[in-house]
Amino acid sequence: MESSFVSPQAAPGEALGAAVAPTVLVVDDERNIRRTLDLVLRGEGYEVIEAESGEEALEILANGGRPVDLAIIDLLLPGMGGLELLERIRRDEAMKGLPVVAISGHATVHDAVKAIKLGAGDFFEKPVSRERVLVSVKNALYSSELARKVRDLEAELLARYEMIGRAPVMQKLYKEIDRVAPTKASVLITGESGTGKELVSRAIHRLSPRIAGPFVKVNCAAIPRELIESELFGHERGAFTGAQSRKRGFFEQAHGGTLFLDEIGDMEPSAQAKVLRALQSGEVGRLGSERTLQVDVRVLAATNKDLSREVAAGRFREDLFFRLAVFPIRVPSLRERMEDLRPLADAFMASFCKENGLKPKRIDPAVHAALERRSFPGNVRELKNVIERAAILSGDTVTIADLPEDPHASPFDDDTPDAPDPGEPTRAPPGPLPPSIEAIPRTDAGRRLTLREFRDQAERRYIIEVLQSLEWNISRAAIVLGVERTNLHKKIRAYDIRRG
Ligand SMILES: Nc1ncnc2c1ncn2[C@@H]1O[C@H](COP(=O)(O)OP(=O)(O)OP(=O)(O)O)[C@@H](O)[C@H]1O
Repeated sequence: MESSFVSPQAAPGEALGAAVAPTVLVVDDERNIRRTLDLVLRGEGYEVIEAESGEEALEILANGGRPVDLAIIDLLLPGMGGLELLERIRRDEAMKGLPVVAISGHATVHDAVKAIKLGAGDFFEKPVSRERVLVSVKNALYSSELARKVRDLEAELLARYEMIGRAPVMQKLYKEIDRVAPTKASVLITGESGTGKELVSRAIHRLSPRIAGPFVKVNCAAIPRELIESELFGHERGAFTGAQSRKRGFFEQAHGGTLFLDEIGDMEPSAQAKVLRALQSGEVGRLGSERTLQVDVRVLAATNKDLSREVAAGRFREDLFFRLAVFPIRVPSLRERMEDLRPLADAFMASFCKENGLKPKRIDPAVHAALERRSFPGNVRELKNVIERAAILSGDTVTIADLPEDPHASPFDDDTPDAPDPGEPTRAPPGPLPPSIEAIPRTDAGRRLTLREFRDQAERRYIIEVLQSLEWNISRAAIVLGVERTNLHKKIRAYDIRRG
């Protein structure tokens, strides 16, 4: 694998912008080879450390007296073999990023492939050629430096936005966040479910002058319609049946900070009117009180609905829409930034293992590739769930077997058409409909149910059953049903399910 992206004429460290000459650890039991490599590398300005065995190499690397920038490892070493040494290096948190070049006199193709799979940047056979060694070492150092830069950049983005992703659509998103955060403008954050809209709202708050103030999140879809106004604006004691004490509303709680209205597209029209008034006047009044309170609140709103369509359909107030959408931000779906899938998956795996006291697990590249073929309608949240499940099921390495089946794969994905079996005579279509057609369920109007209607009815019945058996504990029911709580609330409303 001879790549020419770094000129072998470049001085050591030149491609890296490094001030100090890189140090190469040469691990070979043959003295002659060590000498040759030492001469070639020193002649080009590298520092060289020699080790006769894998054990000695590990000692040098573990002691870290002199930091090593790259190791050249002979695969056929007495005692601990070169492949084992490579494996030990990759398993060790402190050494695993070390670039390695493998060499051998008599290694099999299988060994060479294994070395590359274990992350050796290159493999070549003895006797070693000067040019080959130099190009290989420079390329390996350059790739590892690039990988380090990418990691640094990712860490920088993560520290600033607490979001993972470097795709161009994410860069555009970060720019928009940077622009709008310092202002007091309302922001309407749109995007499919699970894309990170809440993370965007938190980043805007964190990067705004209101950082020391509160960040109050309201899930408009989860609050029962009869409570939304008292939740938003508060109430006085006795304002309505059940109002046993005075309560500050979310607007008041967010004074001096940011109010994040999540799922704004699900807000009731009467609450919409009151929110608009509060935004226009900067005043709120508790239910049951004549008094109004001045509040200094910056409003961010999010929805996965197409709000302009909701406006056109008369379900969302146009004036509120314009008030909220002073600065619209669209969060891209995962499908638009598949290049971010691997770093996202790796980060979710690392943080899940850490949080749960598990040993760090590696994701097999075949798993990354399989995930990249999926469509992820549930976006980053869905990916996170898949990874966390795999983290629980897998051994040290996550393999394809640890992935759940793709619930969104079409049964028609297999593009081999069902060819008729030539050996079998063509069958006549099935006979007349069975007499039990009358048993097929009908609507109240007597019409037979469409598939959609049937599905909705079955879904409604099942939700009621689960809710009843869990004594209406929504969180637990959501887990059993495998949906988000918000989504379950929406369905309860859409199906008009009430606790009987
Ligand atoms: N860019 C990202 N980097 C890291 N984690 C992310 C990213 N985007 C989303 N997530 C994670 O995915 C999950 C869903 O994100 P979030 O709740 O912000 O999405 P949302 O768009 O607000 O979803 P919904 O529309 O369902 O409310 C969270 O666990 C979040 O931490």
